[in-house]
Amino acid sequence: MAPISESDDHALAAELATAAGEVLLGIRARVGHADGKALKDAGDQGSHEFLMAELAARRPGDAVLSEEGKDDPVRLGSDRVWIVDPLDGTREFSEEGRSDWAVHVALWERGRLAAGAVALPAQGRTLHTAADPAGARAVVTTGDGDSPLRAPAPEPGRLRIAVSRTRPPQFVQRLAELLEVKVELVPIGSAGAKISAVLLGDVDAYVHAGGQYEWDNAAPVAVAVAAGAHASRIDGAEPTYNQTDPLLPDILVCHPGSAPMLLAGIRDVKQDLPG
Ligand SMILES: Nc1ncnc2c1ncn2[C@@H]1O[C@H](COP(=O)(O)O)[C@@H](OP(=O)(O)O)[C@H]1O
Ligand SMILES: [Mg+2]
Repeated sequence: MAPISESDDHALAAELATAAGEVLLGIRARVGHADGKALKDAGDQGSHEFLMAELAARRPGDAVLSEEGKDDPVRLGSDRVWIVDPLDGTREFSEEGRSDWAVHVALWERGRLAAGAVALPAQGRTLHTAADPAGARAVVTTGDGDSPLRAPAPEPGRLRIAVSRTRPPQFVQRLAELLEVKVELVPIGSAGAKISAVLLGDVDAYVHAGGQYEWDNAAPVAVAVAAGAHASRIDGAEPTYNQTDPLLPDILVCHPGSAPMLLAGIRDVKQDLPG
């Protein structure tokens, strides 16, 4: 990646997420898959330490909220907070051959997400926000360069919904039956990999409920919004970040044209079945 201007937070997010991904690929190659726990721990820690050191050097005045760090309350009085998940999809990272794991780097600034990057190291690409006169745009960077990223519309009559492999929402099967389109549930690891799959057109929506934290969805939501996607809580509310309690348990990302149908369907199934 080209050297960046010190003031370009979009480029810094992309650079750091991509570089942390390279750290993780190195750890995966060195530690191997024989001891899954050792690999997960090495990945979480190695990527966290890399990102903390880089952010301290490159943005010394900013606060950081990392899944792997001790939560420092100083972030609650800070204008700028980097919200990072050094390794999202830790389980999938430890499984040989899987590419559904990610590095998330987001910047929250005075009440809103200002930049974000989701690196998919085993897929060789990073989805990220980029500076634009009309606000942020979204870009996917690969070894071949940059391409613009816009959330595609689903094919009429069908909807592929990405869900957690291990903790799908309780209501999602009922939702699939209730919607008046042909629904396919697609289990994928990592919130970042699932939201990237929506933006790349591999699936049409991501529905999650039952538990998640700000670091799991801040960077993917920043990219999704810049790519023109709908991103909200499952009741339609805007997700808010840098809260005292970083629990952010549910999220919906899809093409804006699918949002009314999905929000209405979720509302209907949740009346019968909480969770
Ligand atoms: N019910 C739940 N409670 C807490 N965290 C959850 C959760 N369901 C998913 N997550 C977190 O959301 C991320 C994506 O999950 P999944 O792959 O199941 O979709 C994972 O992050 P980590 O891998 O960083 O721990 C996972 O821990
Ligand atoms: Mg995570």
